Amino acid sequence: GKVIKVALGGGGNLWHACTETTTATLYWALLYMVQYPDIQELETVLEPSQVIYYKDRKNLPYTNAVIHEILRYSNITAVGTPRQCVKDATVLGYRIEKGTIVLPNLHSVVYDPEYWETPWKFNPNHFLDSDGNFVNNEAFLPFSAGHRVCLGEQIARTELFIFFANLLRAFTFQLPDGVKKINLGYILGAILKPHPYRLHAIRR
Ligand code: HEM
Repeated sequence: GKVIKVALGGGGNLWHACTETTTATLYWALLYMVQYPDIQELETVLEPSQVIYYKDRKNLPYTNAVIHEILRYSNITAVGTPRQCVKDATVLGYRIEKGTIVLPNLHSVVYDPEYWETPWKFNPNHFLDSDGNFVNNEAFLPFSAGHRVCLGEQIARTELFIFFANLLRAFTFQLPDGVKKINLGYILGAILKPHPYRLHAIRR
């Protein structure tokens, strides 16, 4: 009985870690595309009829940069999984007693003005050099880092790229008639989600 209970408990968390995160990121993604319509005209390297695969990110540096910026700017995992300190420790001069609960503050990293040119602005250039090549940034840590880094990072990256690139290749997104304002505020939970919204998907 005990083993099954533990497995189910873990499964519930796993289900959330694996589905809610990617879904919320895609919700943010489409919302930003409506907010910044110019960005919707991504690259035109691929034929509209061509299906986009994960390997195509190499040929689509701008699209790849936009997805990275969506992950950074939406900050869905503002706070990582809590840790408990197993022994007395000193970190950067701060004393942390055994038993202390420590929360990784990922928010502080993805908006750190020392690492990002315009931390509070949606700006895909954060991930592009002057020639338009994709460049990573060491403060890009939405999946956290270290021993408990997101186990699904590769799946999440693959899913996000394939879904986002194929959606943008097939459709343009607009606010429904009569809707003028976009609510970019978040709903605070285990992750930061956008408020429910509607939009029009128009076939390209
Ligand atoms: C946009 C998508 C995602 C983001 C931003 C994200 C982010 C994170 C973060 C910040 C953590 C905590 C790491 C830490 O505290 O150091 C985490 C843990 C985890 N994530 Fe994700 N995640 C995403 C998608 C996924 C997916 C798709 C899966 C499953 C296929 C997944 C599975 C997990 C698991 C199992 C853990 C716990 C790892 C551990 O504690 O050892 N995640 N994720």
